[in-house]
Amino acid sequence: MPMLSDPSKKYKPYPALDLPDRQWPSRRTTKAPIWLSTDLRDGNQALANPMTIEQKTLFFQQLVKCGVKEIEVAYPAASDTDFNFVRMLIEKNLVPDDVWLQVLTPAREDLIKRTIDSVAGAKHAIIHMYNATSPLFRNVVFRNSKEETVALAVKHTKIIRQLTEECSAQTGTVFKYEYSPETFTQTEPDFAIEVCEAVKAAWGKAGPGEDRIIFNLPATVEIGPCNHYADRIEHFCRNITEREKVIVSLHPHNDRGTGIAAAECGLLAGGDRIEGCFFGNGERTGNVDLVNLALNLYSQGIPPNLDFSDIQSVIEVVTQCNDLPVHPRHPYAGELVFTAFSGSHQDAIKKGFEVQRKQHAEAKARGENQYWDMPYLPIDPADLGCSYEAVIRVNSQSGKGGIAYLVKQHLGLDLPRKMQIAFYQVVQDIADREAREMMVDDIVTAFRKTYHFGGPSYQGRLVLKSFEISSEPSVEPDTERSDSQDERRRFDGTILVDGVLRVIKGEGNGPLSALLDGLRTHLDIDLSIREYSEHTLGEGKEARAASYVEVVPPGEGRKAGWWGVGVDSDIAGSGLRAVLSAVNAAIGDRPLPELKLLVGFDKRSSLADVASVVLNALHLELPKRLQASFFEVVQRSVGDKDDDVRVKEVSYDTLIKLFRETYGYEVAPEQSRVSLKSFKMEYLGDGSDSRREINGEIVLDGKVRPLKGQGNGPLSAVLAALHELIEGTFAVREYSEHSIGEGSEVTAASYVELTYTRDEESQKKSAAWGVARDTDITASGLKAVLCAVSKLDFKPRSLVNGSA
Ligand SMILES: CC(=O)SCCNC(=O)CCNC(=O)[C@H](O)C(C)(C)COP(=O)(O)OP(=O)(O)OC[C@H]1O[C@@H](n2cnc3c(N)ncnc32)[C@H](O)[C@@H]1OP(=O)(O)O
Ligand SMILES: CC(C)C(=O)C(=O)O
Repeated sequence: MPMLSDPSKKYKPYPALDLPDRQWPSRRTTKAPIWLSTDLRDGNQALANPMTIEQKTLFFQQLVKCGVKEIEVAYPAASDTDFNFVRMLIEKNLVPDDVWLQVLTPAREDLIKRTIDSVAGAKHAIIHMYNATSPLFRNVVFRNSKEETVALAVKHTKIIRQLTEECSAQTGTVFKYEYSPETFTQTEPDFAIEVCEAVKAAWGKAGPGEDRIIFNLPATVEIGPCNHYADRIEHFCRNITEREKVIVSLHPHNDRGTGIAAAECGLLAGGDRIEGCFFGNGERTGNVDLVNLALNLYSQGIPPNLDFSDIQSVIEVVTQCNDLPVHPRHPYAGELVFTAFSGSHQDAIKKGFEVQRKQHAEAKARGENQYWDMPYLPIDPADLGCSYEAVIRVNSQSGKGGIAYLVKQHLGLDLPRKMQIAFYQVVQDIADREAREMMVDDIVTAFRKTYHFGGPSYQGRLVLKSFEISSEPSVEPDTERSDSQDERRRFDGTILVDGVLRVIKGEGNGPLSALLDGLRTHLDIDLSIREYSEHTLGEGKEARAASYVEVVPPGEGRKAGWWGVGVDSDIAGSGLRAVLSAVNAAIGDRPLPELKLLVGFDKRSSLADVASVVLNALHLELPKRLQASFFEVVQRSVGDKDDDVRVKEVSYDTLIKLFRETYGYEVAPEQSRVSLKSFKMEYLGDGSDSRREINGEIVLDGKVRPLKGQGNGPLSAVLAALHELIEGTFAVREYSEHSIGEGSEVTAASYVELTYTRDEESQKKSAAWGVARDTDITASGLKAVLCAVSKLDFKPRSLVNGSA
């Protein structure tokens, strides 16, 4: 049958109450009501499969945990399960002393008796009796007159009074009485009051405070809007006598979807107590949702006296016991209620968090309240034990703000606005292409891939391995600013380029432009910086710097450049990494010039290229002066061999052979004038100074000679020992070392430049470099010294009686 064009022929409007001087609309709620959970009764009776005793027990314990103090646990006359559950709670002592068990009974003597039997021995119990009072029920269900309806309620109230008194005398149970004129909202207002007055009189014991009788006024079926319910409640509260002896309880159902509104307006109208179910389970469209009501109060700064700090575990228990889901859009509890997919919501939330963080810090410093004031989020998800992770989720409706928020949440990176726009485009493309929600992991992975950020799996073609930034005064001092001398920065570093280590050198006004200069010179990558920003990441000792860079080809009015990000404990390091991140994006898969050694007069590979070859072949990171020294050696060797050739390609093998020969690196001991045979290095004194003594043997010009000397450290000790064997003076001009490899494979490489003054009178000095490697760092240093000595034209002291 289709819907009617004139529904007034079938449906009557709700009977409105004429209450022109109603007060409730201008009142405000300032405190929480008494809560009664009827999950285990009204909720349970609405389930296809009512709960088992185990489920009821679990649910009961959860209600107690949340702080509910009055719990309607059963309709004991309905089934053995209900009756036995109540007995079990009492006999197993599962009811905390401050919790009241409530049980429901119709106005039928046999069922009342069983109901009271069920709670005998409980510390506190509320007997709740109901009979429907509306004309429809009087006429159709009970076929009763008004008088008979009143008589039914009065008679059974008296029975309850008598039986509860007997039970109290026997078991000590303290009872309260609750009466419900069922179908209250459809009952004539004055008749509902008449029945309740008669019940109060029949009960005869209503008093103030703890002795109040509870009149529960149900919207058994929600037939009108919330103002209808509120008017009915205000009318009842104003007209019931001895109001101070009455708790007015509200029991809204949700047939029109306005159960929450009815309950809230009913509270304004005078209600003291609310009966409902968690997440709104209950007959038909459900009972009013207590979680929703409580959190509405909470969001107004009113303590609800219910605790949902771990709302997820409450949801789990309730859904498991009811075998019904909580809708994803359910207020406060649904999985999507703290989630924004749309761009403008995300943008506002992101900005809200940023501003609020600052405002809270300021308010905290002033000792003031830190108010929650957040676009689109009425309460803080964290208060319910929900993380912020789900607050922003990304699909094709999302904007840059939301994506930037997730990057901030998960990587701690506060992207500059233009970079947000750039990355948004990346994510949008994926979301559009794949037509699906982008999960946090998708976004984080896309970010890492795009900016080559976050470890070896995401590394780009260019990877910073090591660097040194040095300053030197500018050759052209800034004449405008004569008070300050400009400083130029030099970048000396090692960069892995397509898997090959390259030594890169460059100069600029700052570290980043020096790096870009190096990339231009060595790799033919011509880019400059258009935008740069940085911030700290973390606090205290753990603090690191995050840098963001946009690079563009020079001189081009290109709209969008390439962005990069870098994080490092060192601010220069983070900037350099950011530049390489952007450069990686800019070069894409364009081929880069290979490392080729062209040495000669016209076109020459640089000193850095030569150092790169040594680094790749031998893992030696030559100190800068040694790089220069070896480069000269290489140039000389090309010239020496073939003066006609102006530019010559030198093979890597030739170059490495030349290096080994020049510095005696890893050559057989018999090919050196001096080599180490054995040694022992000992600390002298009490260990508070670094003085050492070396004892050992060397082979000097083919003869084994004792090595014995003392010094402030291992090197000066060995030099002292050498001075006993060789005429003249050795001194260390430069020394450095570094490790090669990792873990148990690690070895030490040492570099020494020695000067030698053979003849003190002429003061003629010569110098030589020695390079060595050993698993022991002291041995590697000593060997480097002996390598350097071997290269010098020294004169051994003559042997006297077989010793020096
Ligand atoms: C709005 C509410 O939620 S009210 C609570 C509703 N909850 C339940 O009904 C769940 C538990 N109920 C039950 O298990 C059963 O209905 C029982 C055990 C209470 C009673 O079962 P039965 O004796 O078989 O009766 P039945 O279920 O058919 O109830 C209808 C009878 O009770 C009467 N009745 C209904 N409500 C009441 C009441 N509040 N007080 C007195 N009698 C009542 C009806 O007039 C009818 O009487 P009739 O048989 O003389 O015509
Ligand atoms: C028993 C009463 C209070 C009831 O559940 C209702 O009217 O909805």
